[in-house]
Amino acid sequence: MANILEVDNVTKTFGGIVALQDVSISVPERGVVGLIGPNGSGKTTLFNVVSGFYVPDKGEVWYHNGGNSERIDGLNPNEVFAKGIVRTFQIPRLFKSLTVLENLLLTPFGQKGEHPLKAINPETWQEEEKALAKKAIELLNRFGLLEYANVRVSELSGAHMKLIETIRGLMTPARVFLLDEPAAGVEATAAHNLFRLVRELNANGYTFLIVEHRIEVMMQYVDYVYVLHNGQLLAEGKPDEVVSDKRVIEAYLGDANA
Ligand SMILES: Nc1ncnc2c1ncn2[C@@H]1O[C@H](COP(=O)(O)OP(=O)(O)OP(=O)(O)O)[C@@H](O)[C@H]1O
Repeated sequence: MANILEVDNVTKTFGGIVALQDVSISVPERGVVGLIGPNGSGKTTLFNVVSGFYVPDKGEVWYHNGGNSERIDGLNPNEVFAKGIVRTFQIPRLFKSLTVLENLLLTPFGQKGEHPLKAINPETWQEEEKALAKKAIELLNRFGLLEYANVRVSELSGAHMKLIETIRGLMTPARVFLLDEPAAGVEATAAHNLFRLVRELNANGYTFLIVEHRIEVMMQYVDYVYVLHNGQLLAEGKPDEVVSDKRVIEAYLGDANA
């Protein structure tokens, strides 16, 4: 399968800290790719580079969408999002005073109701709003969170906020999802449900790049894994190859002993 996303030799520094050094990774179209590494290894920085939150010091990011290849490093986050690449955050960025359903309905871009001329005709946006509400209800149901639809986000547990953050990403019309630790703090059954849904969406044509510390869960669902360590690519391969790679084990042990 051709690559939909390519990170080529990206370097990103913060003052004296080299967060990423000459990192290259590829995500195949309709792939489910994992990105792991000990704390501080550069995973979030890489997500920030791909999603337009950081401009790399060196290197390029390419998005091959259908027959169209374009360089996306240097675009701002809204521009990257508009191209169909969405990222979720390690710490959920939800509107805490709004309900779960309100948060989900606010997410997708380009809704007809947002356009002043189209908003004049309520029928157009009411129909769209109904379709979005249906999608939100379906997703909440899938995660067993339907009972929270009308609960304010500020009243949710951290684990539920985490799941709502992921569902919010899935509400968008994006084709490529960058999920930052979607299973952090989420109990095992819900974490497996989440990854099963990822595989189901993937079977319907969606691509995923996922950062996750819950390696034991994620490894059962990804096709390929990249391992970062101290800002550099340490290893890559199929999940079973990567988990038995001595360098990877040592990097994690080093982190645990730190
Ligand atoms: N905005 C920033 N300013 C200064 N240093 C930063 C910034 N963002 C990241 N860093 C540094 O870059 C390195 C990589 O951090 P990054 O957050 O990308 O790692 P990570 O693998 O996502 O870690 P974790 O698993 O703990 O989330 C770390 O040393 C971190 O302190």
